[in-house]
Amino acid sequence: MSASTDSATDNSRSARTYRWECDELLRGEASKKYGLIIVNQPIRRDLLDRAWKAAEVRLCADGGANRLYKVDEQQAYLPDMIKGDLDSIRDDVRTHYSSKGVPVVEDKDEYSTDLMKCIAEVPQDHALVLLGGLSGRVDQSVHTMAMLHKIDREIYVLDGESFAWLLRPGRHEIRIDHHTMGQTCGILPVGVDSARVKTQGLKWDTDWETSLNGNLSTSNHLLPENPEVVIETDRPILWTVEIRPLD
Ligand SMILES: Nc1ncnc2c1ncn2[C@@H]1O[C@H](COP(=O)(O)OP(=O)(O)OP(=O)(O)O)[C@@H](O)[C@H]1O
Ligand SMILES: Cc1ncc(C[n+]2csc(CCO)c2C)c(N)n1
Repeated sequence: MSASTDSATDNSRSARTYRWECDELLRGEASKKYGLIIVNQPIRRDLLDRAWKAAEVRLCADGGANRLYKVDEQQAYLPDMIKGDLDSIRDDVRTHYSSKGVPVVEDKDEYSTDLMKCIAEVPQDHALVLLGGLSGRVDQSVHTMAMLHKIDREIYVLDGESFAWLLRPGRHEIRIDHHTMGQTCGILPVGVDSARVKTQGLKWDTDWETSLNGNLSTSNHLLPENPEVVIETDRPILWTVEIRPLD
């Protein structure tokens, strides 16, 4: 993502313009530094491979190490660190990674999650990529959503069939890669009462106030001829786009 203040759009609705080129993650490419955090959720092998390749720093949040160990049968991938309260990592997994020199860092703080403990380890100049975190346990999923709001960093979530990130107030120009992104997408006012949202480039473009008890754009579609979607919003919203099977 790159951000600029555009005087032409410098009004109360959209003071900043953001350009999102994070579709590169789905191709395993990186034009900037990414820090990958693998959480304790089922891992899609194709997504792991792409995200691992794009990332410069890779961590496992506690039981996330069990997931990596299981999916990486050749044991080709060594994370830079495993961190958490360590109540979920299996003994054999801990022994394996320790023997390969991976630091396994115990932090027993009961007021921060394993995800927070890992985020703190990723250098500030790295964008964050979470593998998992928005599905599974509802409390954990809402906690991940809270991290997107509270942490003033780029955070991308790859979870199952969804690629999701927060769009803060402003104008967002989102590059679309139709080879890796499926057609379905959503604009979700999660964590805000409502948001005024205008879109360009979707099958069902909106110019409305969206809220969970009012207008909501789920199961919207990208259009194959459009290489970009533009979204203007006055409040933070979750943008989510489907991920195709990646080969
Ligand atoms: N069921 C789940 N759904 C979504 N995210 C999960 C789930 N389980 C774990 N996570 C994510 O993986 C991280 C590591 O989880 P792990 O299971 O190892 O520990 P935990 O004790 O469940 O989590 P924590 O200690 O952070 O509360 C969590 O901090 C969370 O971000
Ligand atoms: C109000 C409140 N609710 C839950 C917890 C528990 N908790 C939150 S994060 C965490 C660490 C998990 O590894 C634990 C145990 C708390 N401390 N305060």
